[in-house]
Amino acid sequence: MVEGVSKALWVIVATVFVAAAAVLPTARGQQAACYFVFGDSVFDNGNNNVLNTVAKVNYPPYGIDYPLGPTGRFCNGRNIPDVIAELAGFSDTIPPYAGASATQANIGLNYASGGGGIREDTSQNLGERISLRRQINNHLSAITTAAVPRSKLRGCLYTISIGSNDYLNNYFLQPPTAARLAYTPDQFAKSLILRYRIYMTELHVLGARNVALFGLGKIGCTPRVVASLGGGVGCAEEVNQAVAIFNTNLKALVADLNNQLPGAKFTFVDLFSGNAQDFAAFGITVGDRACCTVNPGEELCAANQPVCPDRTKYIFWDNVHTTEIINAVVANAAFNGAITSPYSISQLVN
Ligand SMILES: CCCC(=O)Oc1ccc([N+](=O)[O-])cc1
Repeated sequence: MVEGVSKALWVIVATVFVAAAAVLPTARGQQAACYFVFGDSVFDNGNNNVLNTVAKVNYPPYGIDYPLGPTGRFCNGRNIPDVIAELAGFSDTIPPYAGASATQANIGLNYASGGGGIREDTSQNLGERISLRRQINNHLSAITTAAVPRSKLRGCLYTISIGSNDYLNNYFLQPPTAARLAYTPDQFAKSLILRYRIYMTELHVLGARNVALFGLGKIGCTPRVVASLGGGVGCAEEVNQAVAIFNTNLKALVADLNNQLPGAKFTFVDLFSGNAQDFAAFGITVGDRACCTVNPGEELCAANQPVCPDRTKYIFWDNVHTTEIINAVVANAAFNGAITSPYSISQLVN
């Protein structure tokens, strides 16, 4: 699954957690002082419900396997931060910033927004969204209002998954965007990382020390991109190659931040190196189509339409987002270190 990590290790990690299909509660209690989540739809758990956007999913069949039903998670069940919160011993999921009480900043908040990007102009085509810039502003506002001490914030966990939309809903959009016309893939990746560096430095000033930056997956293999740019079969290699450049630069940024920012423990989470075959051994065999019904040319599930009976066999829930079973495997592998470098998330919370 991962460069430098034996496939056997990945297989063991994944087997344990796929077999369990759920995360066992930790006996150790809450392992970090608080937990803050930033990102796009992969991490969003309801912030977009109150926005004027097509990127909102607070309707069935989203949440079909989640105890509270459709909450705004872009998934059938739990997303990656839900599973990480469980693994880190939090008794509850981290609530969305939208609608949360001020005191919740003492425990943790989720600022992620479907369609959100590193660039401000990303996902204009979708409507309202909260960029990474605005998510950090919201964090400043939340911790200031709740008067959370910097000393406490230094003991918290931060996870960030952002950048997919800068490719999906910007660089590879048709007709070509200003960014596409201005930059080669290499220049575009570097321009994104330049902004990412500024935002991470700001987050460090706000107390963040233990930060996991999720790299981008092979978005050229998502059903949406295969249909639009990949000729309907296989993967869109042009997209995967562009994303790979972003990941290489993000990994280098993590190393730089660890060298330059006092007390910083940043880690890179590799979502790219694996492939669909790695999951087949666990019965997750369907990787070329969505589990839910998606109308032609769209990416999200059609409301109240049929879904596949066995969600545990599918990689993709809709045409862009993964199923709960994949989220659980990824979260466990990130927590245990099978897909992270240089720290596992468990090392960030201890
Ligand atoms: C990995 C994708 C991150 C994300 O925010 O993806 C989205 C892509 C498209 C839509 N939409 O069309 O509504 C929403 C989210």
